Amino acid sequence: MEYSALLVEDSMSLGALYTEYLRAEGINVTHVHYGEDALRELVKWQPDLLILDIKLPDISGLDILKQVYGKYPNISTIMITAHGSIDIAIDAMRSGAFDFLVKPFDSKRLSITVRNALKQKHLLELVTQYEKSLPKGRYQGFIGDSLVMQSVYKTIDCVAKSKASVFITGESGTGKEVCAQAIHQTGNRADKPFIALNCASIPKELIESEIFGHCKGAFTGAHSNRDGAATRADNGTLFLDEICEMDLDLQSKLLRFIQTGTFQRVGGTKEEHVDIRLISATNRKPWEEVKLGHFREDLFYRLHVIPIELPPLRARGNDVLLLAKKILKTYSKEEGKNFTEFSPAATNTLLAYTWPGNVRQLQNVIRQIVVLNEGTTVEHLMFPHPLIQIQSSSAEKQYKCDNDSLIYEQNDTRRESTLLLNESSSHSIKPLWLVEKQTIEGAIAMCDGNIPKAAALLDISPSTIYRKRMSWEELETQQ
Ligand SMILES: Nc1ncnc2c1ncn2[C@@H]1O[C@H](COP(=O)(O)OP(=O)(O)OP(=O)(O)O)[C@@H](O)[C@H]1O
Repeated sequence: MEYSALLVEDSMSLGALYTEYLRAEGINVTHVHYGEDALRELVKWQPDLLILDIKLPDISGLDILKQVYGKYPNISTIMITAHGSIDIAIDAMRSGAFDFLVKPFDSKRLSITVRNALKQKHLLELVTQYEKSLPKGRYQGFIGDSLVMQSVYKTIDCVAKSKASVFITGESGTGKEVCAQAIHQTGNRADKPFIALNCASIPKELIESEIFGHCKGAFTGAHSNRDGAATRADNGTLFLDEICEMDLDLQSKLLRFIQTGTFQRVGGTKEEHVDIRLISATNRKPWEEVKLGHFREDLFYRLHVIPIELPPLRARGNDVLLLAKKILKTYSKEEGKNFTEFSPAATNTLLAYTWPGNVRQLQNVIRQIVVLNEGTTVEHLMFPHPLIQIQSSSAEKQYKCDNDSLIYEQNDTRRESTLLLNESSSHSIKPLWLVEKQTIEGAIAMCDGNIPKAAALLDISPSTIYRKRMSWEELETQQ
């Protein structure tokens, strides 16, 4: 590939000499004597290299550099300086120059600098190309364009068409089910069923029948034959969430099923065969569970063929803002509210908080804000308890927090809302899990106890409701 250079050097003889050096490197050179000429050329075309004398008769090389760096970031600039102006050359590097050459220099010195500049340019182009080849802010139900999530999308693309078992790990609420669905949707089983089963939410004595089905009379209450998830997922995908919660007995049956593709229904004798793609997930550390003897090692290796680790929300940089905006828009519409944006202080809060409950917690927090407040802009003071303690820089410490209330210090414009919060804090600010529980139980009651229907309206899976009910019981016994 032939590279091009624009050489800006007012001395006729030096210009001719450098041109010769550069041509010997196979570079196509255009030589101009004035800064104005250089700027005119740059409007017409952009070279790979700009070789720029700092001292020019009309404009300073530094000023040209500043304009070029802002407008044409792909141009690599090398400054030429006289011996006494090395400090200026160092300034130039701070302003974006790649390197500088001190006059007088020979062809070897120029050659090393030029080759290094071209090598770096080539690498930057490769990185840009790679970044462009990655899917962007939205991908199969995921929102987020952080590099860590791009690499998750890339892995999903690679594994989707294969039948290899995928094992998804990640903290609660990081989107493991979204990931399993994305694999299913991207693969060639997309038009076949996707069946998800949460191993933690189903009582131990029922889970075998939930996976493999049962025959009439197999146990009390088995009034008729029933297909299990394995049969319903035939030709499609079976997603076993919270797999580490499965008891050891059933783990051996699952292992046999994975090895042979065959199973027997509970109470049955006939071998049945299905063709499924298996995806499992856990928010535990699976290898720790193996070491503790809670999870069979042979099953671990069968399931853990392709691991995908979902990063926690706090490790996804600005993804939290993309997600928050989308969620705010959706919930505002659902609740008939007018919220459209987050204030700068609220934005800082979103970025500063650690989100232990990840995307699900973000959804709950925004739901709470939208339901309890009015307006178009979400302010820092609208956040619930743990978040409001974050002293965001934009909020400029206008308030201080103790455990029970917010005490207002200055700022009249915030006084009203702060006082409102102050007044109501002991009455209406409740732990997030309790607010969530009331919302979910309320929805179930409105749906006459129909959990799948309530789950659909709440936009969560029924298994999430079962799992949450168990965790509430634990929390209530701790109270
Ligand atoms: N990157 C994302 N973009 C958009 N929505 C997301 C993303 N990640 C998660 N969600 C949403 O967050 C909620 C929780 O996601 P999901 O149930 O997949 O998490 P999980 O890791 O399986 O949680 P758990 O371990 O508690 O079962 C869902 O409503 C899901 O749609």
